[in-house]
Amino acid sequence: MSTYAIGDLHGCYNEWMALLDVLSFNPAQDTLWLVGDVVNRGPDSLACLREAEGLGSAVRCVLGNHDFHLLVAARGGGNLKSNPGLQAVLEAPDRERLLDWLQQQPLAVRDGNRLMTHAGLLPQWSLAQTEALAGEVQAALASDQSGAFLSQLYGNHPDRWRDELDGMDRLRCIVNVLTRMRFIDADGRLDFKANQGIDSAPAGFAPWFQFPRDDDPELLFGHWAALEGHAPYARVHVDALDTGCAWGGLLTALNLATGERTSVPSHKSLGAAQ
Ligand SMILES: Nc1ncnc2c1ncn2[C@@H]1O[C@H](COP(=O)(O)OP(=O)(O)O)[C@@H](O)[C@H]1O
Repeated sequence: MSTYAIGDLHGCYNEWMALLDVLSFNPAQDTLWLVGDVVNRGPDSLACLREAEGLGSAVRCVLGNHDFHLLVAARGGGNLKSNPGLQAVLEAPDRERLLDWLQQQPLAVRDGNRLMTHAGLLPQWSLAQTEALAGEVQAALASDQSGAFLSQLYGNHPDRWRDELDGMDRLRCIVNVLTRMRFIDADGRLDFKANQGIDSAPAGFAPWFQFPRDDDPELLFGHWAALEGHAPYARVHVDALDTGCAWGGLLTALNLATGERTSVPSHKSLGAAQ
Protein backbone atom coordinates (compact mmCIF):
# COMPACT_ATOMS: atom_id res chain seq x y z
CA MET A 1 0.00 0.00 0.00
CA SER A 2 2.64 2.56 -1.05
CA THR A 3 2.19 5.88 -2.80
CA TYR A 4 4.93 7.08 -5.13
CA ALA A 5 5.26 10.43 -6.87
CA ILE A 6 7.07 10.20 -10.20
CA GLY A 7 8.76 13.04 -12.08
CA ASP A 8 8.15 14.15 -15.67
CA LEU A 9 7.77 11.06 -17.87
CA HIS A 10 8.09 12.96 -21.16
CA GLY A 11 7.37 9.86 -23.20
CA CYS A 12 10.07 7.77 -21.50
CA TYR A 13 7.93 4.65 -21.39
CA ASN A 14 10.70 2.06 -21.05
CA GLU A 15 12.30 3.90 -18.14
CA TRP A 16 8.88 4.24 -16.48
CA MET A 17 8.30 0.49 -16.72
CA ALA A 18 11.83 -0.17 -15.42
CA LEU A 19 11.18 2.12 -12.45
CA LEU A 20 7.86 0.43 -11.63
CA ASP A 21 9.68 -2.88 -11.79
CA VAL A 22 12.34 -1.74 -9.31
CA LEU A 23 9.56 -0.48 -7.00
CA SER A 24 7.59 -3.75 -7.40
CA PHE A 25 4.66 -1.47 -8.07
CA ASN A 26 1.31 -3.22 -7.75
CA PRO A 27 -1.60 -1.19 -9.17
CA ALA A 28 -4.06 -3.24 -7.12
CA GLN A 29 -2.47 -1.92 -3.92
CA ASP A 30 -0.15 0.99 -4.67
CA THR A 31 -0.82 4.49 -5.99
CA LEU A 32 1.18 6.62 -8.40
CA TRP A 33 1.20 10.39 -8.45
CA LEU A 34 2.39 11.70 -11.81
CA VAL A 35 3.68 15.25 -11.73
CA GLY A 36 2.68 16.04 -15.32
CA ASP A 37 4.41 16.26 -18.70
CA VAL A 38 3.50 12.66 -19.42
CA VAL A 39 4.10 13.40 -23.11
CA ASN A 40 6.54 15.03 -25.54
CA ARG A 41 10.33 15.11 -25.93
CA GLY A 42 10.91 11.40 -25.19
CA PRO A 43 10.38 8.47 -27.58
CA ASP A 44 6.98 7.06 -26.66
CA SER A 45 4.33 9.52 -25.58
CA LEU A 46 1.58 7.25 -26.88
CA ALA A 47 2.61 4.29 -24.70
CA CYS A 48 2.90 6.56 -21.64
CA LEU A 49 -0.60 7.93 -22.20
CA ARG A 50 -2.07 4.48 -22.74
CA GLU A 51 -0.39 3.16 -19.61
CA ALA A 52 -1.44 6.12 -17.46
CA GLU A 53 -5.02 5.92 -18.68
CA GLY A 54 -5.09 2.15 -18.27
CA LEU A 55 -3.92 2.32 -14.65
CA GLY A 56 -7.25 3.90 -13.77
CA SER A 57 -7.66 4.85 -10.12
CA ALA A 58 -4.10 3.74 -9.32
CA VAL A 59 -2.92 6.99 -10.93
CA ARG A 60 -3.38 10.59 -9.85
CA CYS A 61 -1.92 12.88 -12.49
CA VAL A 62 -1.66 16.65 -12.92
CA LEU A 63 -1.36 18.45 -16.24
CA GLY A 64 1.97 19.90 -17.34
CA ASN A 65 2.82 22.45 -20.01
CA HIS A 66 3.66 19.74 -22.54
CA ASP A 67 0.35 17.98 -21.86
CA PHE A 68 -1.38 21.27 -22.60
CA HIS A 69 0.67 21.54 -25.78
CA LEU A 70 -0.83 18.26 -26.97
CA LEU A 71 -4.37 19.32 -26.03
CA VAL A 72 -3.99 22.70 -27.74
CA ALA A 73 -2.69 20.98 -30.90
CA ALA A 74 -5.42 18.33 -30.87
CA ARG A 75 -8.40 20.38 -29.79
CA GLY A 76 -7.46 24.06 -29.74
CA GLY A 77 -6.33 24.55 -33.34
CA GLY A 78 -2.67 24.84 -32.37
CA ASN A 79 0.37 23.65 -34.27
CA LEU A 80 2.47 20.76 -33.09
CA LYS A 81 6.09 21.43 -32.49
CA SER A 82 8.95 19.63 -30.77
CA ASN A 83 8.37 15.93 -31.12
CA PRO A 84 7.03 13.40 -33.62
CA GLY A 85 5.89 11.33 -30.63
CA LEU A 86 2.93 13.65 -30.28
CA GLN A 87 2.02 13.04 -33.91
CA ALA A 88 1.76 9.35 -33.07
CA VAL A 89 -0.82 10.20 -30.40
CA LEU A 90 -2.82 12.26 -32.87
CA GLU A 91 -2.79 9.42 -35.40
CA ALA A 92 -3.62 6.66 -32.90
CA PRO A 93 -6.93 4.80 -33.28
CA ASP A 94 -7.63 5.39 -29.58
CA ARG A 95 -6.65 9.07 -29.67
CA GLU A 96 -10.04 10.39 -28.57
CA ARG A 97 -10.12 8.19 -25.48
CA LEU A 98 -6.56 9.17 -24.55
CA LEU A 99 -7.14 12.87 -25.16
CA ASP A 100 -10.39 12.72 -23.17
CA TRP A 101 -8.47 11.17 -20.29
CA LEU A 102 -5.75 13.82 -20.47
CA GLN A 103 -8.26 16.64 -20.65
CA GLN A 104 -9.95 15.37 -17.48
CA GLN A 105 -6.80 15.55 -15.39
CA PRO A 106 -6.56 18.27 -12.72
CA LEU A 107 -3.84 20.88 -12.32
CA ALA A 108 -3.44 20.18 -8.60
CA VAL A 109 -3.65 17.05 -6.47
CA ARG A 110 -3.90 17.49 -2.72
CA ASP A 111 -3.78 15.11 0.20
CA GLY A 112 -3.95 16.98 3.49
CA ASN A 113 -0.89 19.18 3.80
CA ARG A 114 0.64 17.80 0.62
CA LEU A 115 0.08 19.34 -2.80
CA MET A 116 1.34 18.32 -6.23
CA THR A 117 1.34 20.66 -9.21
CA HIS A 118 3.50 20.53 -12.32
CA ALA A 119 5.46 23.77 -11.82
CA GLY A 120 4.68 25.01 -8.31
CA LEU A 121 2.37 27.58 -6.76
CA LEU A 122 2.63 31.24 -5.84
CA PRO A 123 3.81 31.94 -2.27
CA GLN A 124 0.61 33.87 -1.54
CA TRP A 125 -1.71 31.07 -2.68
CA SER A 126 -2.91 28.79 0.11
CA LEU A 127 -3.41 25.10 -0.64
CA ALA A 128 -7.20 25.53 -0.58
CA GLN A 129 -7.01 28.55 -2.92
CA THR A 130 -4.70 26.68 -5.29
CA GLU A 131 -7.11 23.75 -5.42
CA ALA A 132 -10.00 26.10 -6.12
CA LEU A 133 -8.12 27.96 -8.87
CA ALA A 134 -7.00 24.69 -10.44
CA GLY A 135 -10.65 23.64 -10.31
CA GLU A 136 -11.64 26.68 -12.36
CA VAL A 137 -9.34 25.52 -15.16
CA GLN A 138 -10.55 21.93 -14.88
CA ALA A 139 -14.13 23.19 -15.23
CA ALA A 140 -13.16 25.11 -18.38
CA LEU A 141 -11.56 21.95 -19.78
CA ALA A 142 -14.72 19.98 -19.00
CA SER A 143 -17.10 22.55 -20.49
CA ASP A 144 -18.56 22.61 -24.00
CA GLN A 145 -16.38 25.71 -24.55
CA SER A 146 -13.16 23.78 -23.99
CA GLY A 147 -12.03 24.15 -27.60
CA ALA A 148 -12.34 27.94 -27.39
CA PHE A 149 -10.55 27.88 -24.05
CA LEU A 150 -7.65 25.87 -25.49
CA SER A 151 -7.44 28.06 -28.60
CA GLN A 152 -6.98 31.17 -26.42
CA LEU A 153 -4.78 29.59 -23.78
CA TYR A 154 -1.32 30.42 -25.06
CA GLY A 155 0.23 33.71 -24.03
CA ASN A 156 2.33 35.35 -21.35
CA HIS A 157 -0.18 37.94 -20.20
CA PRO A 158 -1.08 38.74 -17.55
CA ASP A 159 2.26 37.86 -15.98
CA ARG A 160 1.14 38.64 -12.44
CA TRP A 161 -1.77 37.23 -10.46
CA ARG A 162 -4.52 39.46 -9.12
CA ASP A 163 -7.67 38.13 -7.44
CA GLU A 164 -9.76 40.44 -9.65
CA LEU A 165 -8.62 38.82 -12.91
CA ASP A 166 -11.47 37.29 -14.85
CA GLY A 167 -12.23 35.46 -18.08
CA MET A 168 -9.39 34.08 -20.16
CA ASP A 169 -6.80 36.32 -18.45
CA ARG A 170 -7.64 34.66 -15.15
CA LEU A 171 -7.55 31.12 -16.52
CA ARG A 172 -4.37 31.75 -18.51
CA CYS A 173 -2.63 33.15 -15.44
CA ILE A 174 -3.64 30.13 -13.34
CA VAL A 175 -2.38 27.72 -16.01
CA ASN A 176 0.87 29.63 -16.40
CA VAL A 177 1.54 29.62 -12.65
CA LEU A 178 0.74 25.96 -12.16
CA THR A 179 2.40 24.59 -15.30
CA ARG A 180 5.09 27.04 -16.51
CA MET A 181 6.44 29.04 -13.55
CA ARG A 182 10.09 28.90 -12.50
CA PHE A 183 11.33 32.35 -11.51
CA ILE A 184 9.17 35.07 -9.95
CA ASP A 185 9.91 38.50 -8.48
CA ALA A 186 8.90 39.86 -5.08
CA ASP A 187 5.57 41.02 -6.51
CA GLY A 188 4.80 37.54 -7.83
CA ARG A 189 5.50 38.47 -11.47
CA LEU A 190 6.40 35.47 -13.63
CA ASP A 191 9.42 35.24 -15.90
CA PHE A 192 8.80 33.12 -19.00
CA LYS A 193 12.28 32.99 -20.50
CA ALA A 194 14.83 31.55 -18.09
CA ASN A 195 14.72 27.76 -17.91
CA GLN A 196 18.18 26.64 -16.85
CA GLY A 197 19.52 26.29 -13.29
CA ILE A 198 19.01 28.82 -10.50
CA ASP A 199 22.01 30.76 -11.78
CA SER A 200 19.96 31.67 -14.85
CA ALA A 201 17.62 33.85 -12.74
CA PRO A 202 16.93 37.21 -14.37
CA ALA A 203 17.85 40.24 -12.24
CA GLY A 204 15.27 40.72 -9.50
CA PHE A 205 13.85 37.19 -9.90
CA ALA A 206 14.29 34.03 -7.82
CA PRO A 207 12.86 30.50 -7.90
CA TRP A 208 9.30 30.45 -6.58
CA PHE A 209 10.30 28.08 -3.75
CA GLN A 210 12.81 30.59 -2.36
CA PHE A 211 9.99 32.88 -1.22
CA PRO A 212 8.58 32.24 2.28
CA ARG A 213 4.99 31.19 2.91
CA ASP A 214 2.61 31.70 5.82
CA ASP A 215 1.89 27.98 6.05
CA ASP A 216 4.14 24.90 5.94
CA PRO A 217 2.92 22.49 3.27
CA GLU A 218 4.81 19.74 1.47
CA LEU A 219 4.92 20.71 -2.19
CA LEU A 220 5.72 18.30 -5.02
CA PHE A 221 6.66 19.63 -8.44
CA GLY A 222 8.41 18.64 -11.65
CA HIS A 223 8.88 20.82 -14.77
CA TRP A 224 12.39 22.07 -14.07
CA ALA A 225 14.88 19.50 -15.36
CA ALA A 226 17.93 21.70 -14.90
CA LEU A 227 17.44 21.52 -11.11
CA GLU A 228 18.30 17.81 -11.37
CA GLY A 229 15.92 16.99 -8.51
CA HIS A 230 17.19 19.66 -6.10
CA ALA A 231 15.59 22.86 -4.86
CA PRO A 232 18.52 24.94 -3.59
CA TYR A 233 17.90 27.43 -0.78
CA ALA A 234 14.23 26.50 -0.61
CA ARG A 235 12.29 28.41 2.07
CA VAL A 236 9.45 25.86 1.92
CA HIS A 237 9.28 22.07 2.05
CA VAL A 238 9.52 21.06 -1.61
CA ASP A 239 10.33 17.91 -3.53
CA ALA A 240 11.71 18.58 -7.01
CA LEU A 241 10.92 15.48 -9.04
CA ASP A 242 12.00 16.24 -12.62
CA THR A 243 15.40 14.62 -12.88
CA GLY A 244 15.57 15.07 -16.66
CA CYS A 245 14.94 11.57 -18.01
CA ALA A 246 14.16 12.97 -21.45
CA TRP A 247 17.49 14.82 -21.38
CA GLY A 248 19.57 11.74 -20.56
CA GLY A 249 19.20 12.11 -16.78
CA LEU A 250 17.11 9.97 -14.45
CA LEU A 251 13.50 9.05 -13.86
CA THR A 252 12.76 9.38 -10.16
CA ALA A 253 10.07 8.14 -7.79
CA LEU A 254 9.53 9.48 -4.28
CA ASN A 255 7.92 7.23 -1.68
CA LEU A 256 5.53 9.64 0.01
CA ALA A 257 5.50 7.75 3.31
CA THR A 258 9.23 7.24 3.75
CA GLY A 259 10.73 10.06 1.66
CA GLU A 260 12.96 7.51 -0.07
CA ARG A 261 13.92 8.31 -3.66
CA THR A 262 14.41 5.62 -6.28
CA SER A 263 15.78 6.43 -9.73
CA VAL A 264 16.53 4.64 -12.96
CA PRO A 265 18.82 6.02 -15.68
CA SER A 266 17.52 7.34 -18.96
CA HIS A 267 18.00 4.79 -21.73
CA LYS A 268 19.37 7.70 -23.73
CA SER A 269 22.31 7.94 -21.34
CA LEU A 270 22.85 4.17 -21.63
CA GLY A 271 23.14 4.53 -25.39
CA ALA A 272 20.08 2.36 -26.02
CA ALA A 273 18.10 2.80 -29.22
CA GLN A 274 15.27 5.26 -28.66
N1 LIG B 1 20.40 18.53 -16.41
C1 LIG B 1 20.25 19.68 -17.05
N2 LIG B 1 21.17 20.66 -16.89
C2 LIG B 1 21.02 21.82 -17.54
N3 LIG B 1 19.99 22.12 -18.36
C3 LIG B 1 19.07 21.20 -18.54
C4 LIG B 1 19.14 19.93 -17.90
N4 LIG B 1 18.06 19.24 -18.27
C5 LIG B 1 17.35 20.03 -19.11
N5 LIG B 1 17.95 21.20 -19.29
C6 LIG B 1 17.46 22.34 -20.09
O1 LIG B 1 16.25 22.82 -19.50
C7 LIG B 1 15.46 23.41 -20.52
C8 LIG B 1 13.98 23.29 -20.15
O2 LIG B 1 13.55 21.95 -20.20
P1 LIG B 1 12.58 21.36 -19.13
O3 LIG B 1 13.05 21.74 -17.76
O4 LIG B 1 12.41 19.92 -19.44
O5 LIG B 1 11.21 22.15 -19.26
P2 LIG B 1 10.18 22.45 -20.40
O6 LIG B 1 10.47 21.55 -21.54
O7 LIG B 1 8.87 22.18 -19.78
O8 LIG B 1 10.38 23.90 -20.71
C9 LIG B 1 15.87 22.79 -21.83
O9 LIG B 1 16.17 23.81 -22.74
C10 LIG B 1 17.14 21.97 -21.51
O10 LIG B 1 18.19 22.38 -22.34
